[in-house]
Amino acid sequence: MPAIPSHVPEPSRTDPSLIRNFCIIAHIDHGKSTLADRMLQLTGVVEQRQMRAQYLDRMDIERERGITIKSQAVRLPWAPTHDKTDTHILNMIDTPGHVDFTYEVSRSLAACEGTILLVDAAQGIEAQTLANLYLAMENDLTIIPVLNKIDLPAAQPEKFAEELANLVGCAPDDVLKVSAKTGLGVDVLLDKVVAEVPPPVGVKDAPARAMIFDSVYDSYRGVVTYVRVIDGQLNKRERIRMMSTGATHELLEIGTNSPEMLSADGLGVGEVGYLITGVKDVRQSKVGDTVTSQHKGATDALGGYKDPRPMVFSGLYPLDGSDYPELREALDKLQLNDAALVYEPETSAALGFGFRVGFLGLLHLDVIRERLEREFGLDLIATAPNVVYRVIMEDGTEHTVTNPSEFPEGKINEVYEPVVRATILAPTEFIGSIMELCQTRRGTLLGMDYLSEDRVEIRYTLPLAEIVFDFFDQLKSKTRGYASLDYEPTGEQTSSLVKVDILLHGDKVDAFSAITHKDAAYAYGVRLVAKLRELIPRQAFEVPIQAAIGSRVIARETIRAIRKDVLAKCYGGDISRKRKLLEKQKEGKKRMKMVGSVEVPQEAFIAVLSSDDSAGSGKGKK
Ligand SMILES: Nc1nc2c(ncn2[C@@H]2O[C@H](COP(=O)(O)OP(=O)(O)OP(=O)(O)O)[C@@H](O)[C@H]2O)c(=O)[nH]1
Repeated sequence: MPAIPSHVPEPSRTDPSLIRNFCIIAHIDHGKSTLADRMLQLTGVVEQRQMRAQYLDRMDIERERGITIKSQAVRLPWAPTHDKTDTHILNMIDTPGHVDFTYEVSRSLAACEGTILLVDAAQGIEAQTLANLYLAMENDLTIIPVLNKIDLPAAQPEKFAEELANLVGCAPDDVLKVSAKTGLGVDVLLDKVVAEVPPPVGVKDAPARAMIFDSVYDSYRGVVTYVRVIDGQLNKRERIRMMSTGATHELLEIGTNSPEMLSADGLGVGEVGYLITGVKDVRQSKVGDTVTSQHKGATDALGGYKDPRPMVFSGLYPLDGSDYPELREALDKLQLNDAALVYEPETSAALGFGFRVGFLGLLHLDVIRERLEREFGLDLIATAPNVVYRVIMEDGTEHTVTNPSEFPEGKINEVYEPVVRATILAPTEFIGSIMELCQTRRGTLLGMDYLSEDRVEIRYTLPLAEIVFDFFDQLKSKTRGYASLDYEPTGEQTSSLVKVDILLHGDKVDAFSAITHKDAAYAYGVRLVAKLRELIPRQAFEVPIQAAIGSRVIARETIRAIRKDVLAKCYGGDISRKRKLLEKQKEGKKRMKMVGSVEVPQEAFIAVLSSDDSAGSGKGKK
């Protein structure tokens, strides 16, 4: 059981002046989870003995309950070391670390008054350090700069303290130096949180308003919603209303996490905790929404609520067509816990029945695909990810294209594609190769800043479609792994885009259609056609493989005819061996798909659609 000291004030009765709501932001692997663990330990909410086994324990519970309890929000009692009587309540709110989930990060930040900006003392500032810092600044948070891992021999605390100080605008001496691993300096850091993060301000007697900053599905309890109360109070058993949809629910349970759930009578101004209403679908309890009381509720919702918008689409098809109902069921299940996942049925002449699925970004795509394969045992073909295009025809009609094969034919006036603002951090020696890469990906240089003598920040506008494919891998290989990348969507631009179709024996293969820039169309066509020629076995007749824009063929290869005689090698008359070979051939045929009159092995689809040509790298933005 959590060791909650008896003098810790009861939830909902905590004086807001004793509350501090904060989060930790960091680049991946800079030590956020380790620091959080140390804080749990130091504040006594997790005992020393449990701590050692905690990582595994957590995994078990997570698996059992299908819920990530990796501390969406943890309530930590802390009496500053100089004043043991005044126990404060620190609410540590976890932020999803990835740009795909920027909107959710920004909601978590909006639930805090301050943030710890954690930087690895051996690595220095990275792209996500910056991205998260900017989000924190937009939310007007008090920023506490901290260098972690000072126990490492490779740490350069002086150098990076200066870099960090320049970035946030403080003196290098104000940068705290800690080791999350050994615990060194973590108590000083908690004191600093109490001293520097402002207490929450809200109107106690106003109608209740609480902001949802996270919402997870628990197979036992239904949706668990994490909120921060801004004004008023939410009480157990009252009816509450979700302000974006107007839906009302009974508040079955309300409480705090320390880190286990601890039910309470209610939550008051500035408090952070969880709600359970028995709903089964996270879309009924959306991140960013405002919760109020049904009776005498608030009329104005808190800061803008936004529906998540999918940025990247991919077709998901079961390898074995009979798995289609299972795929639908699996997607339904995943959607219970993922308000951003959208999908609709789709049919492909080449791949059969499947779904067109929309994702927030590449990482999201990778996570979902992996979960479908691992947790639901499905074998899938995923078509190359593509972005959403807006096509305006000469007659003024507009099409939204989420699947290249639906790109309209006819007279097109303009095509719009989404663009992102990318930030790349790297040692200065790589400036040349980074710029070269960005130029070939149709990038426009926005600016460049030196963070220190040997590190530079380069900003580009890039079409999203250009980073969906292997951009991050290229960047890493051109910078020997030293560059980090972050990006955010910034709108759209018109571009000269065309659809390239692939034809097998004169028949279009919809799964291979792609939208590319006019100048890249030829290269795409040549590459795909050559690859298919390697992958498709010879058939009984000659098979031309063509790449075409409209009716204009831009590349062609031919697979010569052959009659495959599997018995050719069996000179003797061993009939049973012959039979075996014929059966084997029949087996092989089952794994072929007929595309028009051509037999294409499954492997060809997989090889062309996944492997090196498609993104496949959720690592995308580390
Ligand atoms: N030597 C040393 N290693 C540390 C310290 N803090 C964290 N680490 C190690 O750094 C690695 C990354 O730490 P995490 O806490 O998982 O980092 P994170 O930022 O939470 O990473 P993600 O959850 O993957 O974003 C782990 O191997 C930690 O053991 C530290 O103070 N000193």
